[in-house]
Amino acid sequence: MNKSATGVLLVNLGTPEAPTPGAVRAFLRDFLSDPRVVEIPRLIWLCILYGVILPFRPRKVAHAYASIWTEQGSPLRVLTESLAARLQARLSAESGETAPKVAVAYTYGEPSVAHQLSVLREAGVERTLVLPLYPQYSATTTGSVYDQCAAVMKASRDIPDLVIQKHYYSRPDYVRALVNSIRTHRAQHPGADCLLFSFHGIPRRNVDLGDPYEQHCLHTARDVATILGLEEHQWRVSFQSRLGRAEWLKPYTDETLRQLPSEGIKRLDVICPAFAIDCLETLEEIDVENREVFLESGGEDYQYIPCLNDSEDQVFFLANLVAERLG
Ligand SMILES: C=CC1=C(C)c2cc3[nH]c(cc4nc(cc5[nH]c(cc1n2)c(C)c5CCC(=O)O)C(CCC(=O)O)=C4C)c(C)c3C=C
Ligand SMILES: [Fe+2]
Ligand SMILES: [Fe+2]
Repeated sequence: MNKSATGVLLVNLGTPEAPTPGAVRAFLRDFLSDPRVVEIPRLIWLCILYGVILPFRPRKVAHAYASIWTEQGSPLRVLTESLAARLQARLSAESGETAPKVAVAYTYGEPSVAHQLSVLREAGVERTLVLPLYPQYSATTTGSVYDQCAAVMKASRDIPDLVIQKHYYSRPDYVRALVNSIRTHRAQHPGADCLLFSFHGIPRRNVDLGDPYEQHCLHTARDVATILGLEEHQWRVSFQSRLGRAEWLKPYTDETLRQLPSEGIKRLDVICPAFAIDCLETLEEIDVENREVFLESGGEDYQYIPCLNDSEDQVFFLANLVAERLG
């Protein structure tokens, strides 16, 4: 392995090892046991998790994963690794031997943040940019990445030199990448009445307690709409993927999709800017389940615009970000 003084650790959420109930159960146990993800009192939550969610949800969710699984594995893992390879290729083309070494870790599952930081260190990396693939900050996602870096620090005598990217929701080059992707899509599929920005939801209470996620989402959507020159009635924001009975950020995506056709919006484009990489929540929930909701409610045309994934534009702005943060 080449010695390299700097590194980039792309961190994504994680995904089951296989589209089976057992593997999904293991993933959900790890993920939903994180107090950053679910903040309700511990004892009550553990009863719900072990008594209601883990016995029943994995079977249903495994079926959904099976419908999007590829020969290479879970789309989230395949596309995250492809993005890392393309980012590495770009950085190496720019800087040769001295380019930062790019690695991938997952908050839940393998390889972990701790493991990859030790791999980078063994490869001679002295300074690492930890880059959670969440454009909008939330304690439920990016907060956990910080926790895992802090745990590595706490367990180290010679602590690693880490730079952590808190968010990138308002970077002009990220916004521009979304705009380009929408324009490219619309050139091939013109005629939508409206563009729906569907962000992953979080509980309303988290925002009331100070999580800036909602504000970041609204900021991204407005920036994109402004550059596209959309009028107010030509774009909407909604929040998807809620779990449980508590109130989450509103309006909910599924309710919005039921409502839009009655307002005369029959042709819709949908984009999910909270996801850097396509995954279960976009490929199945948005592109399959929610498509049905819209079409069954009187909608006529529903176009899902993919995440930035391993596109040139995503690689371009991540390379800019790396250059800025690592110098
Ligand atoms: C229970 C609370 C959850 C919060 C809060 C939450 C926030 C959140 N999640 C993402 C990104 C992803 N979530 C994904 C799947 C997923 N999310 C939850 C729950 C919460 N997410 C569950 C239970 C699941 C698993 C699937 C299911 O059981 O429905 C994924 C996809 C993983 C994949 O393998 O494809 C991503 C990515 C964000 C960005 C976010 C808050 C900002
Ligand atoms: Fe989630
Ligand atoms: Fe979902």
